[in-house]
Amino acid sequence: MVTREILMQMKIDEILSKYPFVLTYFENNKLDISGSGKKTLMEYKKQFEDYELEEWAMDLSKLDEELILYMNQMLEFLGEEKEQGVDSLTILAGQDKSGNEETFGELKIEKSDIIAIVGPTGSGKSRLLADIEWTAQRDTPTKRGILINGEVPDKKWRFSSSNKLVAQLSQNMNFVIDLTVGEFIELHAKSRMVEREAEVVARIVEAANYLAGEKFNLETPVTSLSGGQSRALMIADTAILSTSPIVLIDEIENAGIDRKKALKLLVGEEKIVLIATHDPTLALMAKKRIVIKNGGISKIIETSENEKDVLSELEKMDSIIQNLRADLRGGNTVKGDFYNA
Ligand SMILES: Nc1ncnc2c1ncn2[C@@H]1O[C@H](COP(=O)(O)OP(=O)(O)OP(=O)(O)O)[C@@H](O)[C@H]1O
Repeated sequence: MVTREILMQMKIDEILSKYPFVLTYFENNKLDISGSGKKTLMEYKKQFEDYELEEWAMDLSKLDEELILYMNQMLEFLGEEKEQGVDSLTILAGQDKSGNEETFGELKIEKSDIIAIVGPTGSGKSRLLADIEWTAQRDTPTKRGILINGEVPDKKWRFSSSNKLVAQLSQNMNFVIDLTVGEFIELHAKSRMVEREAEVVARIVEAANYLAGEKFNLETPVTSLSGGQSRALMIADTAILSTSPIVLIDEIENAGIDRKKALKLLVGEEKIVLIATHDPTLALMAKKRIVIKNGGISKIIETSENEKDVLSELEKMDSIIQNLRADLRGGNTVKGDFYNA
């Protein structure tokens, strides 16, 4: 919550950098703050002559109160009022489909960790992601509990639409709206009220192009993006614009996207990433993997040094396949010795 004491000590530049939406307040009230960045609100108010205020029919004595009210309403609207940051997510053991207790006790996952969830089809991988999304409190079929920063999380995480704990990236992302890529990201940026909107939009497109094989730009209609390009756009958007500290991914499809770069991008933004996958490369990219059997977490395996070596071999194979794909797409013929290239 913003108080008068805090606000009065801050210079206008500091206020704007911490609460960018305040700029709209000044603009809406026709208050010119250009060149006043180094002034406190008090100093800013003092610069106006009485006749100016009279001319504008403005009561500056109310400015502080109104601004504080506006800021607190905005913070609540943006869901940042009670934001405390998420440093860890803890999964407390529940039970499998037969009612047998899970034996792992608890699993603590920290910021910037990538955790894979592996197991046969229908074993309960998506269920685990759903438990996290719902911040389960022994109230789902698995009877698991979820803690945030070691504590039972505030119910706001379940119901807040503006400050979601979890961002979900699903396999099928098809756009049906008639917007360009630029307009689409701009809409999202506006709803997040980010500062320097154009810069953020450009950064997202750049990141998305870095992830996707085929390039696109701000003018490309979202409906004409390929599956890989759409996924790349959503991942870049989630990494850069979403405030959700936890990202849940139900498998990133192989085609059309550099998955290693995608995970790096998300983790670079200090998110906790959990990914349900059948893919060995993705599973080994994770720090740990949760093995699900009959609806229960049967093992938690830390990726070993030996497995990391296997991962670099796998990555070489993946890159051979990527190059082959690009060659074939580009109409080239394939050389026999590609494996040693
Ligand atoms: N511990 C559990 N107790 C009761 N039901 C469970 C449990 N775990 C999973 N289930 C249920 O089992 C079904 C299959 O689980 P889920 O869809 O999570 O499997 P999955 O591993 O994601 O499968 P796929 O690989 O095909 O996507 C779901 O209906 C889910 O709710």
